[in-house]
Amino acid sequence: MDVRETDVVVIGAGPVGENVADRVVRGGLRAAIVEAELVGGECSYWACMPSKALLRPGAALRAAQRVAGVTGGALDPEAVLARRDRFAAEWDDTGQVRWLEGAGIELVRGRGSVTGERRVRVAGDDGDVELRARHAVVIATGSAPRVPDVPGLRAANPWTSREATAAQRVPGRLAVLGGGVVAVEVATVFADLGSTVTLLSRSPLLRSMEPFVGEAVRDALRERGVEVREDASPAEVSRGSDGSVAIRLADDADAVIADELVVATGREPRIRDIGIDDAVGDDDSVDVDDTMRVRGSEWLYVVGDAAARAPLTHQGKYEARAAGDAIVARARGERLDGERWARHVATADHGAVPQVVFTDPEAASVGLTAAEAAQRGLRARAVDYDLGAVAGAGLLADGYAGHVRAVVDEDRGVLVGMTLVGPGVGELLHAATIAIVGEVPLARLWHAVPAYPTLSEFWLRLLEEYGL
Ligand SMILES: Cc1cc2nc3c(=O)[nH]c(=O)nc-3n(C[C@H](O)[C@H](O)[C@H](O)COP(=O)(O)OP(=O)(O)OC[C@H]3O[C@@H](n4cnc5c(N)ncnc54)[C@H](O)[C@@H]3O)c2cc1C
Ligand SMILES: NC(=O)c1ccc[n+]([C@@H]2O[C@H](COP(=O)([O-])OP(=O)(O)OC[C@H]3O[C@@H](n4cnc5c(N)ncnc54)[C@H](O)[C@@H]3O)[C@@H](O)[C@H]2O)c1
Repeated sequence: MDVRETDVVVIGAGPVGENVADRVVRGGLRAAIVEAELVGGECSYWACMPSKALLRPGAALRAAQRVAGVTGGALDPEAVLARRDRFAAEWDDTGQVRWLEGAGIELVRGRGSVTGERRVRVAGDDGDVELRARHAVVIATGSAPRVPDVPGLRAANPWTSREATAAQRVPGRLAVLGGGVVAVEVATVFADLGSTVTLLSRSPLLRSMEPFVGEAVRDALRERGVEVREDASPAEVSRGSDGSVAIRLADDADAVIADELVVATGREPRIRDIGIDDAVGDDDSVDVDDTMRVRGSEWLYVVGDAAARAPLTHQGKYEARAAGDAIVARARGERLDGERWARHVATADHGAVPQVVFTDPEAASVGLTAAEAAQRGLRARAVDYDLGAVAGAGLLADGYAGHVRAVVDEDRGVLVGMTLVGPGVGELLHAATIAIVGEVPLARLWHAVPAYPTLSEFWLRLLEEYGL
């Protein structure tokens, strides 16, 4: 067997694995990265990029149509799918491989698994390779869709987010199972492209955010003709001889009939069957410290979706930078800067995670909801404001509807959370992230004067509402 030695072996060349490898190479170490499918991972080909490419045309059209004086406009589904194909690089990773080469990272194609201390076996098309890491092995294997155990569901061959984001045709009738981020984004895309969409959720939509978010997204989907059920538990699924799918719900005699069914019921980390079972707990998670190193290990790190701390591309890449820098520091025998907010730790995972849901209206949140702040025992106060009341909102869209909630830690006089819903709010989020991470006192935020007439004037109104 081919045996190769390097400094760091990364399993998984998604956005997170790529970033760890890049960081350690920049730090002067050598790195090999192992990839079983396409370099670039889920995000590039079946998640962030294609889904956002599919969502943008509908959002752009509606943004224009919300301004009096603009007339006409329609989506061309074929052209929308073709644009998406370009954003998914036609599912060809040549560009990403070139990037790896430019960054000085060795690519080893095949399925990797840990076979011993600092050892990885790669099963590739041309035989097995053993990679020996002088310093660290990093697991960046991402996550896979979770398909619930509903009778008949797997046999009905449902779509997951992969088939939905890579779809080459628009189903006439689409059912979507789930009420989280994937479900609402997929429902938005296919409603825009002309499908008759039924969204089957067992609970209110987007439940991890403030309650007003799910309500606004649900109402907007309904306005656009999506049937949204928030009490739907599928009892049985079957695919008929005509190709249609029947979803029988508990407590409902009538089945939902669709041409395709998308299962969007969450994801699970890919941490099984890769030789690290000893590090995986009963709850199917790994216990890592803030440098992303597995507790009790000197050399094993888990990052990104595989670590399941904050399963988002930007947050995984942030973990990757912390882990990469920590690996380099440890390799050089340097003292690690492990204080909260220091360079080698992914502190933001615990209370400053930003997320944008690209529905229409968009939803954006960072930090804690009011309920989470209360659960953490903070003396927190929620401050609400109607985004539509800001002068800039009316200029952006006639009848602009949106809402913002800030969560203030009263003992420290700082922001610990912000949630917005409304057209275009995604681009407003980073100011809130900076305020939270910077722990900027509200009394100082008062002096950050928002330009008139922009939507950002909500900052001033929120502070006034708070009592400043
Ligand atoms: C539909 C959808 C839309 C999304 N949209 C967004 C968004 O807009 N913004 C956002 O921040 N996040 C979004 N996410 C989440 C985002 O896709 C993930 O957080 C991100 O891809 C995680 O990156 P990763 O590198 O950890 O894992 P992945 O991107 O999953 O990459 C892991 C890589 O490891 C490889 N691999 C796995 N096992 C092995 C093995 N044993 N050997 C070799 N290689 C292996 C895989 O083939 C893959 O290439 C979305 C997710 C979905 C499903
Ligand atoms: N814009 C973005 O940032 C973006 C977009 C898409 C996905 N993502 C990420 O991808 C990941 C996966 O998203 P997701 O929407 O699949 O997961 P999720 O955890 O956000 O939502 C899962 C949904 O499925 C429901 N569900 C779970 N088990 C079920 C069952 N047995 N029967 C019926 N319903 C069930 C849950 O109640 C929930 O509504 C998340 O981490 C998400 O943040 C992010």
